[in-house]
Amino acid sequence: LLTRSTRPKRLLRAVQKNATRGDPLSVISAIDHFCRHSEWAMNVGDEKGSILDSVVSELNPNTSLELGTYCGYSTVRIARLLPPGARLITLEFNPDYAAVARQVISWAGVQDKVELVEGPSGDLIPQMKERFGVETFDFVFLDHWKDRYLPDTNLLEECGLLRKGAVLLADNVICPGTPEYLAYIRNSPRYESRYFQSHLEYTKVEDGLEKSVFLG
Ligand SMILES: Nc1ncnc2c1ncn2[C@@H]1O[C@H](Cn2cc(CNC(=O)c3cc([N+](=O)[O-])cc(O)c3O)nn2)[C@@H](O)[C@H]1O
Ligand SMILES: [Mg+2]
Repeated sequence: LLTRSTRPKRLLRAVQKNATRGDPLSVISAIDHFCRHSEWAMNVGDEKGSILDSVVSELNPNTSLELGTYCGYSTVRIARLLPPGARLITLEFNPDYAAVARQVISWAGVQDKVELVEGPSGDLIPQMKERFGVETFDFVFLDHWKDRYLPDTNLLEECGLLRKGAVLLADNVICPGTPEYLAYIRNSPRYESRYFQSHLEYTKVEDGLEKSVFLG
């Protein structure tokens, strides 16, 4: 049976061809080059990616969660900045994307910091304490289906998975947009939010990241 080439598989081939094993920065730039010059893909990208980097570097999170792994681009961006012993759990619904992401993550050499779990976030979040031994998250990156941002944030609250001072960083709050999530998080007395204006990855269209600190 001919295995159909998909965009994530072509992206992975570009990484294996152009990036150096064990060098996360070369993996990041190989994906950005592929998305700029070959095929656009919905990675957070280099412009919003540098905002992501600064939030992670400032926070130095011990336990992080990513919703929506896709090809592992932001997984690598986050994991490369984590201190020794810190860990990132990333949730991915689509097994084909997960298979590609695992290879991108190991090509970058950050697999020891990353736990990729396949399944829908709505089912997996309530399992974080018992099954994954998580106490609370210090950092959460939301980049999955836009209508899951709010229900998953409520789930994280209800499951007691956010510590006082935990940071939520949400991609695409303008494009494609996450209106219900924005309305909730900007009006809730339990969060202190700030919008970082940027552009939709690899384009001139406006987009941005919403950074929200959980106040407890
Ligand atoms: N509830 C979920 N649980 C686990 N994984 C999920 C869930 N929802 C989506 N995913 C996974 O996220 C990955 C990537 N993904 C993200 C989205 C939603 N994001 C976008 O649609 C998007 C769209 C644009 N865009 O259209 O310009 C730009 C972006 O930066 C985006 O994140 N859909 N699939 C996919 O592999 C999917 O299986
Ligand atoms: Mg996104």
